[in-house]
Amino acid sequence: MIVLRNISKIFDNGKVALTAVDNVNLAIEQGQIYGIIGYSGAGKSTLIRLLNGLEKPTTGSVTINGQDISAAKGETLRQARLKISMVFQHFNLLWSRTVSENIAFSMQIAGVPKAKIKARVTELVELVGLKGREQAYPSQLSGGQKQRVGIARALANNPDVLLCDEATSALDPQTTDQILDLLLDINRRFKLTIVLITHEMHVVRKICDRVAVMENGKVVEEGEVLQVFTHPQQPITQQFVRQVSQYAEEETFNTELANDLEGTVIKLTFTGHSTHKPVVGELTLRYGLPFNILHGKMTQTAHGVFGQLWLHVVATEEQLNNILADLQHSDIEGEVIKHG
Ligand SMILES: Nc1ncnc2c1ncn2[C@@H]1O[C@H](COP(=O)(O)OP(=O)(O)OP(=O)(O)O)[C@@H](O)[C@H]1O
Repeated sequence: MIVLRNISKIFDNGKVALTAVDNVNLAIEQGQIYGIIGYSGAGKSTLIRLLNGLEKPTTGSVTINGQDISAAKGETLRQARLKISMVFQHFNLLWSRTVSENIAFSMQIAGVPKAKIKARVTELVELVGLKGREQAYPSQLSGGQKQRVGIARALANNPDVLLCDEATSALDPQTTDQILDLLLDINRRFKLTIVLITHEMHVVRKICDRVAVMENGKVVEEGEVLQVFTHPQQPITQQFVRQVSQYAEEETFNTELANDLEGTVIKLTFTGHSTHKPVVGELTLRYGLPFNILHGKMTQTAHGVFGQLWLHVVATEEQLNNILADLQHSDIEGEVIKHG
C-alpha cells in the first residue's frame, strides 16, 4: 500500500550537504501497524514528512495506494494529504477551541456539511473515550486526553493512513499504554494502516506488526516484530531490544552459572502458538529425564507472546539429538549453549 523506493533526502544549505535519509526502500501493507525506530537524528521525522508530502525526496519515490506522493503538487497533493493524517508528540491542538471544535476543524476546512460534522464528532468522541468532555478546552485535559483529541481529529476525514510522530513520547508509561491500546483498537476495528516513529522499543513491542530500525538515515534492519525481537541482527537493534527490560538477556541470565554445571544447557526460543505448549513437561515424560529450568522470560507483543527458556539436562548424545529434533518439530528453536 505504501512503497518507498530508493528514497534519499539530502539537506544542502550551500556549504554542507547532510544526508538525512539514505536510500531507503520499504513496503508497508494495508492494515499494518508499522514502526520506524531510531535514536535522535536517525532520520525518522524526515522520513515521515516524506510520507505525507511535507518534504520532497532528493531521489526516489513514495507511492501510497498507487499514487506517487513525491511527485504530486498543488490541489492533487492537497487532496492526497486529506487521506494521510498525523498525530503529533505535542498534540498540536487549537487551545482556544473545545474538544468538539478541535475534532470538527479539519472537516469544516474540507467543507463537510454541518449535520454530518456533528454526527461524526459524536462518533469520534465516543470512539476515543472522551464522552462528557466535549466542551472542555485543551488546558483542562490531561496529556492522555489531549492525545485522544489528537487521534479523533486525525480520524475525522476517514484517512487511509495514520502517521504517528512520537505520539506517546510526552506521556507517562501508564497513559502511553492506554493510547497504544487505543491505536491498536482503531487499527484492528477499521483496518487502518498506521505508521509510527518512535525511539521506544516498548511501543514497537506492544502494537507493531513490523518494524524498521533506522541509523544514520539508513534502514539497517527490517522485519516482523517477533522475528526482530527474537533474532536482532544489528548492534543497534540488540540495544533497542534490551530497552524492553524483560528481554535484557545479559542482565538476567548468568552464563557463568552454566559453566559450573555438568551436562548440557539448551536455550529454547519460542514464539506465538508454540508458547502455549507444555514443552518441559512433554520432554520430561518422553525421556524420563529431569530438566532443570535455569532461567525463563516471556514478552507480550501484538502477535502473541514470545519467550526464552534455559534448560539444563544430563543426557546422552542420542537423547540430546532426539530432544533437539522434537523441539524443531514443535516449532521451537533449540540452541545448545553448553555441551558437556
Ligand atoms: N530542514 C532541515 N534542514 C537541514 N537539516 C535537517 C533538516 N531536517 C532534519 N535535518 C537533519 O537531518 C538529520 C535527521 O533528522 P530527523 O529530524 O529526521 O531525525 P529524527 O530521527 O527524527 O530525530 P529526532 O527524533 O531528534 O527528531 C539530522 O541530522 C537533522 O539535523
